[in-house]
Amino acid sequence: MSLQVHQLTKYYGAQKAIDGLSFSLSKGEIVGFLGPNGAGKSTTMKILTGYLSPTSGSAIVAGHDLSIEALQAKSKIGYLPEHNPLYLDLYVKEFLEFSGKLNGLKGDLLAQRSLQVMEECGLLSEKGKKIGQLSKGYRQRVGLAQALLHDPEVLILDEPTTGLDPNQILEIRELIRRVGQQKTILFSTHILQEVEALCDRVILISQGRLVVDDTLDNLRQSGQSLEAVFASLTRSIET
Ligand SMILES: Nc1ncnc2c1ncn2[C@@H]1O[C@H](COP(=O)(O)OP(=O)(O)OP(=O)(O)O)[C@@H](O)[C@H]1O
Repeated sequence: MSLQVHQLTKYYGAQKAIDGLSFSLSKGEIVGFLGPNGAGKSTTMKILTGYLSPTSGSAIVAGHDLSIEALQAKSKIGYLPEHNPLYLDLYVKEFLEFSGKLNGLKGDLLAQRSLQVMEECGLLSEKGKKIGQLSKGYRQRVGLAQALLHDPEVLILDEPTTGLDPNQILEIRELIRRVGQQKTILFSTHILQEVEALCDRVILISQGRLVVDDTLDNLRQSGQSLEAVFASLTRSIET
């Protein structure tokens, strides 16, 4: 297993954001992480990437428990946050080298990895530009390149196509599909067609609880569209 989540719970003060969430991802899977606004997707993703600590429960990344072997676990995970924090005044190459150093890369390996991810993410033509001069689609590519830099086993992508135009969405989707041939990916989105285009499996949460963990094929066998399944399962929980 690349990722195992067991009974994860998170409170913000008195507010329960995640409630006993358990699921796992096998190596090489691309899994869509769905749920209505406020369901707890970003919170879960922040915990899985070590940005937040859970109130209780555990997360194991590539065999390393995040609460016990945090550094090893984090070295196996790449993260594209919902609001991709980029330094607009840095050149693409400069930013990647800066991010790489934060991840412990240096010297020839850093230079080599920076070049590799720029190539993988279609950024070579933009490497001489400052991030502030790039389109949103290219900024997302920079975010993905940063997430891939240390060659992690697992990628966590929080709404990677939000705010992009239809062409950029297709390009980023294609990039995720390509990268997904080598990685385990958990990505959140509100675009259900995106899930159908990229995933075999869906994890759906509502009010911090797991509602569905199933393959798209099984869900389709109910004869309903993914939209209808999503609406019926999340509305019945919320009412
Ligand atoms: N820093 C915080 N302090 C207090 N409450 C928070 C904080 N961050 C999130 N929450 C609350 O926790 C719950 C889960 O939020 P979260 O952002 O994880 O949901 P989400 O599924 O990612 O939503 P969206 O689809 O809108 O991005 C919400 O009720 C939210 O208001």
